[in-house]
Amino acid sequence: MKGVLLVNLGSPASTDPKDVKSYLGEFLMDERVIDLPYLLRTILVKGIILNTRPKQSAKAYSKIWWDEGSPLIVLSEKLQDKVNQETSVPISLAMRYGEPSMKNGLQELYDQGVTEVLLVPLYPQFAMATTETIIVLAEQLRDEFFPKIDFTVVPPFYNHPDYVTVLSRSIIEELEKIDYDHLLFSYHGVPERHIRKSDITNSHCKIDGSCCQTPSKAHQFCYRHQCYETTRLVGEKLKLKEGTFSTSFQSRLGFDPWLKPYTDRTVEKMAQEGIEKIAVVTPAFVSDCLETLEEIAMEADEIFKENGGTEFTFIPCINDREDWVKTLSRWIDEWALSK
Ligand SMILES: C=CC1=C(C)c2cc3[nH]c(cc4nc(cc5[nH]c(cc1n2)c(C)c5CCC(=O)O)C(CCC(=O)O)=C4C)c(C)c3C=C
Ligand SMILES: [Fe+2]
Repeated sequence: MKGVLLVNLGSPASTDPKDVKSYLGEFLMDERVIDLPYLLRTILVKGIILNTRPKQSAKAYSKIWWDEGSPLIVLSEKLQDKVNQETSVPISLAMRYGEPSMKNGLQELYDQGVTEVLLVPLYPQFAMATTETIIVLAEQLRDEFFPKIDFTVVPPFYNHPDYVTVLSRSIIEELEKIDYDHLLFSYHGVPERHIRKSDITNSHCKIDGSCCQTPSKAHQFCYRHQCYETTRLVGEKLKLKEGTFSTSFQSRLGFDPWLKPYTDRTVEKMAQEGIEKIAVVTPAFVSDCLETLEEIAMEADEIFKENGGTEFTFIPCINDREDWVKTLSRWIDEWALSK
């Protein structure tokens, strides 16, 4: 029997700094997120980051937390419920870190007789800190606990016409309500090193911009290329004028170089250069979360206005939009009917 495991990133159990600390501990000790040798990673995460960051992050989470819980989890549950109503295949939801865990999600499916699982990482673009770590954990869990389960993985859908259509619609619906000068596509950042590590050719990636435009099999695993492609395809679909939209990367952590341009500096510069009205969309995220509701809708808005900008519009993620639910359900049904 076939079943589906939707997997998102995860959130702390509550905004209590203790829960935030335990969530960040699991998340940041993942070798595909902070990719340092174990000893160094332990010193950095447990010796430094976990002593200061949980308090600061807990404050940020408190600003966006809903009565029902973490926006990311609540929105993922809504998506799961709606997809469940559209398809007859059993659908479980799991988080890569925290609860509901991937092990429980697989157990839930297995208890219903499922042995063929469609694994759906809820990330449009591939990154070793997101898609890859989900696949690796799924395989570890299979080897250890569910030897009868076979996986099919939904590939990154950054350029899938159905996804581009849904994302474009979600953007145009907001743009039609406002007057704006510039549309910024802000993606979660990753350290540049991650991009080089994922280069399967070991020679293509230059992080200088030009490589992402030159066709290469490296692009199958290149987060930067895939982000720029999503922007380009939406720009094409919405017939956006050259110069009225651009791409940036947010949420950097630590001192090593992350993908540039950085969103906070971009927003600041745009305001200083006289751009008065901007709209920001965050296509690395399927569900709204701390990084969209706090870092963009609150912090970036503040930076923009402090530097002379007048209107800042945050465009919500595709969340549980009906056309996204229908698209995901169709992908699932097509897989369920195959073979
Ligand atoms: C080295 C650190 C990090 C990498 C690499 C990274 C990549 C990455 N993350 C997401 C999606 C999300 N990240 C979120 C929160 C978050 N991310 C990091 C660090 C890295 N992310 C931290 C420390 C945090 C916690 C919050 C904080 O303290 O600032 C979230 C939000 C979760 C929520 O509960 O709302 C998401 C979603 C992607 C897509 C990505 C690589 C492409
Ligand atoms: Fe992150």
